[in-house]
Amino acid sequence: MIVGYAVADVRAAEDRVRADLPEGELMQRAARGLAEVVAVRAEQLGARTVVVLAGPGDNGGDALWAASFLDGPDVTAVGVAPRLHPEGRAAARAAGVEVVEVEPDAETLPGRVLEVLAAADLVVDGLLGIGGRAGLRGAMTAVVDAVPDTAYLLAVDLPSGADPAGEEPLGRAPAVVADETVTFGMCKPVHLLPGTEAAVGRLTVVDIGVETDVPPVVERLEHDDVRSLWPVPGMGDHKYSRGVVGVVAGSEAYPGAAVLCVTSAVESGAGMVRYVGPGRPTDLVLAACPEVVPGPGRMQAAVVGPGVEPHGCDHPDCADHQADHVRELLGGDVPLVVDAGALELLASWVAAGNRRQAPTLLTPHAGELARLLTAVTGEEVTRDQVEAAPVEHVRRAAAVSGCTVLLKGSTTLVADPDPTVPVRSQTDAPAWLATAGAGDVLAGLAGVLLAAGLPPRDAGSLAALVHGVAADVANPGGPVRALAVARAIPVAVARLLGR
Ligand SMILES: NC(=O)C1=CN([C@@H]2O[C@H](COP(=O)(O)OP(=O)(O)OC[C@H]3O[C@@H](n4cnc5c(N)ncnc54)[C@H](O)[C@@H]3O)[C@@H](O)[C@H]2O)[C@@H](O)CC1
Repeated sequence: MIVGYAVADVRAAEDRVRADLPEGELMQRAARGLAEVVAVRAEQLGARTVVVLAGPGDNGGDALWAASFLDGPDVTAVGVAPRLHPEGRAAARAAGVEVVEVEPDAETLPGRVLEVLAAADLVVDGLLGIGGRAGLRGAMTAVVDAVPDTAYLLAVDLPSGADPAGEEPLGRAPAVVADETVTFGMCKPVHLLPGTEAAVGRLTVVDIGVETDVPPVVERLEHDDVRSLWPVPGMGDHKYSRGVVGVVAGSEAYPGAAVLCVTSAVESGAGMVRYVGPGRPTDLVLAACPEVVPGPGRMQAAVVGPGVEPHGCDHPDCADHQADHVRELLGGDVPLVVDAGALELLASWVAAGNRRQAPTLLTPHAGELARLLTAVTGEEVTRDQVEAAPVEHVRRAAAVSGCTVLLKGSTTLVADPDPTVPVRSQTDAPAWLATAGAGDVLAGLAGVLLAAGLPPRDAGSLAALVHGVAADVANPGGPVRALAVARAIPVAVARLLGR
């Protein structure tokens, strides 16, 4: 698991360690670790010229000290600050590194700066670190703009101009987009949250002996975590002990959602899948998955909502009561995955003052999350607002609904109603997975994990990881349809379990 700590907690942890170390030792550790990574990359890339960009704070100090440790490539430093880190600058100069200084509000860059940047094979961005506000200004922007596209851009601690807290999304103001980021001791939210992580590139963590016992604010499951979380059956297990999943999905108008959700649940290894729905989807479900038992019965968890029309199906042949089945389950004590059409039913139910006591995972996309928040709080929330601040909104939805909320997107976020519990942020899916029906498959997968007894936060984040890997297994590097993702789940799980 990768974890990210709040910037204030990182600073407190660094301060505690620094107090017991000789002056400057912690920065030396960071700079030596940074210089080692730069040297390895320079060698791998055949980079002969390295330019180090240094800003006014300790991030610039790290970069200047690292410049002093580099031997091999031809190194130049460009400082953009009223005053550079004094010891760092002195060390770089003493090591023979040319340090060119630029006034932060200079309107044009000195010719020498343009010249060295134009020739750079590798650029180390030490303009701003965790003390930086989002967005580059003045000469910093000009310097970053002058970095050639061909240069490998390696950021120190975080890409300059990105919000260290990961809240302010990229794109509103200039920021470095790095090929790689070398961070120290602990990851920060900027490295893991959807607003900023696109600028981080490859993430390398250098150990500088800083640790903390405070809980992180963000977590990310890695492939290695699957072995400890996935419900692998034992010799004594039978279909009921493994978990029975009910699926209330599909309608006469949208039967395909039922097929996708049920196929996913069957492929994910449910002990048994019960399907509840009207005639046509039932026939299609049974034709696709003869393992399915039609009709209601005892279940350890249920998936409700894919292809369900919250106000009833207006298809002429429809005599289904899917919305009534959903309402009944909302009021009961079976753990639920609430998706698609059932989200609207849940929102009205919550707005009427009800709260679920059993584990519940809501799986909206940004538009559904906006409608859920609007319905539950009475304040208009738009899809654009959710997309601009996804962490804030997913947390709010969890708080007001009392349910765990999984916000679907290129980064999947999973928030617990308790605000002290770290948000999970998963980026396992190829962009090809943005296709109709993928959400139905995710819901089926999460339902199986909930039925096996996983808490909703684990069920949601593990389902997101496996869903992404299954898409890749189905067709590495190319287009993928939702049904192929569902069918690839068994192989994806086996690979992740290392079997
Ligand atoms: N705290 C520690 O013990 C350690 C810190 N380290 C490094 O120190 C960094 C943090 O250092 P600082 O706290 O000095 O912070 P920064 O190096 O991020 O710089 C903060 C300075 O930049 C200015 N600034 C902020 N936003 C700006 C913007 N958008 N445009 C222009 N100027 C801006 C501020 O006025 C301030 O002077 C870390 O990211 C890391 O690289 C490492 O040396 C490891 C140890």
